[in-house]
Amino acid sequence: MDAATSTTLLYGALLAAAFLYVATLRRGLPPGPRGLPLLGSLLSLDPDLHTYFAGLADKYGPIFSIRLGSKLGIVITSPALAREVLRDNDLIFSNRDIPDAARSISYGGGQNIVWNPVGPTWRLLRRVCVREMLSPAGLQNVHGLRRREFRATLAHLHSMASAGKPVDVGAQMFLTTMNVITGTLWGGNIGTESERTAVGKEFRELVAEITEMLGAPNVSDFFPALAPFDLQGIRKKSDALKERFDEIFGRIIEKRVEADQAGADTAEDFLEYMLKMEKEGGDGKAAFTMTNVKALLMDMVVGGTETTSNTVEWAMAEMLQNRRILRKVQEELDAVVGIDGVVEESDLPQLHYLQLVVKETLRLHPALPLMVPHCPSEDTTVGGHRVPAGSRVFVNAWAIMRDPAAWKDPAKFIPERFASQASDGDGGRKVDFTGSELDYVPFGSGRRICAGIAMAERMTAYSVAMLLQAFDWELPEGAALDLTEKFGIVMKKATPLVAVPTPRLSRPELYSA
Ligand code: HEM
Repeated sequence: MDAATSTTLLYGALLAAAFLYVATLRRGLPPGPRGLPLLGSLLSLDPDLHTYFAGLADKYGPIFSIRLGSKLGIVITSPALAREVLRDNDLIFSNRDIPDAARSISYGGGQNIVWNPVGPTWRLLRRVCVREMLSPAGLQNVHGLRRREFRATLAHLHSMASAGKPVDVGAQMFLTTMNVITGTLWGGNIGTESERTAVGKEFRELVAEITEMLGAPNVSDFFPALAPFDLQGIRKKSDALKERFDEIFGRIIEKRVEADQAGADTAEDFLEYMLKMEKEGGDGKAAFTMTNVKALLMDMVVGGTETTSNTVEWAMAEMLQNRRILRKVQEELDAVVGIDGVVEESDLPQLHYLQLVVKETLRLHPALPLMVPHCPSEDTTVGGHRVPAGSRVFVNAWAIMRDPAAWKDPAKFIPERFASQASDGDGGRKVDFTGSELDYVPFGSGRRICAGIAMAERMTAYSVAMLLQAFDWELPEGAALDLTEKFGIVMKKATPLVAVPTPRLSRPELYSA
């Protein structure tokens, strides 16, 4: 055999081995686009991942695989398979594959709730938050704070209305939510009202930058070997954002520690509880450090603000598009509260139709359309297909909640579909936020379900109630309503909702903070 023939044979054998290797790796995987060698489907990736994945699910089925660089993605788009992942194999799928952009802001990954693998630390952190701050009882303790913040928003909106000025609804509700969350976290510790507002504004920019960064495609995630080179500069940006947060948190904590040491009569808020816990060092199974304190503050601020305020913005946008629904909410408010007083949080249980509007908003516009991706800790079978350990599993909540097999007229905004005597839509579907019905999962399901449901539920309903009881809303002259979505780990409206309020309460004094 001459040299040329043996070289050709050698290359042929190597190529065959490579094909065999790839075929072995793919064996048993869910179907999916083949993609290019090395790059996989990266070049055809659409920035609106939720609709792009929904399109691929139409082609390949309710479970498909997609290679993105060296990462394997598995996408779930049916309630039955979501149940297999989030309930039947809950423990295996309860881990996270931390994106490079999240490492810094989660203080290294193992320090907060969202990006922590399941284990003693995650359990302790979740318990601390859910029991002390986010439980119905914990929330009840600070209802006065929410009332104060909502009254301040009401007064501000009234001043905008009196001046005939349009309001950026999402921005305004972000500030309200932020003030409520930070107030719940560390009370009035940061000083004057204007200092509070300044911190709120700064946080809004930071949170928007973080959620945008987490939703953006990152070469470091597709090719982890390249992560140290940070080719898009995302890690650098993430480090800088974390520094800015860290500086604010550090300042607030330092002030509190000093006040505690001076024997001042400090508030019994969540920060105080965490500092006590930090002194004790944990629960015996996991440590609780000052880094955990800051990482939890970050979780609450990043996880709780945009999610809630975007939901309020979507609800208002849908109702401005469907005036009949808006009027029905106002009629209910008028019947329960009237216009001679201001709606209170305690009125919410009687505002049944409003609750349906919130449910329908979360069905059509889930704040986290692909949830937070899950990551199996071992090889598992889902829907008869192999799902390898370490793959990134996306549950497409957005597509599941618009599945025509589960929902009648799925793209239409019909709150009545959830009413007990409904004739429209789904004729009285009963759903709640616990994730027990896998075709309604705005907060996820299983072990990793959202930690802040009780707060989210109250805040969205209270916000919509206040906006509609106290004001009528119109689009500015000549403006058109645009309901286009913009994908991100937290989904936004592509164009902010800007609308002009007109007071509808009986007396101007009712708007005073
Ligand atoms: C309308 C508002 C909200 C929606 C739609 C929402 C939705 C979600 C979803 C879908 C997840 C991921 C579930 C999964 O990975 O399976 C999640 C996780 C989480 N949410 Fe929310 N959320 C909202 C508000 C809040 C609020 C107000 C807080 C706290 C102040 C919060 C704190 C968290 C935390 C800490 C996690 C991580 C849980 C874990 O990994 O164990 N969320 N949320």
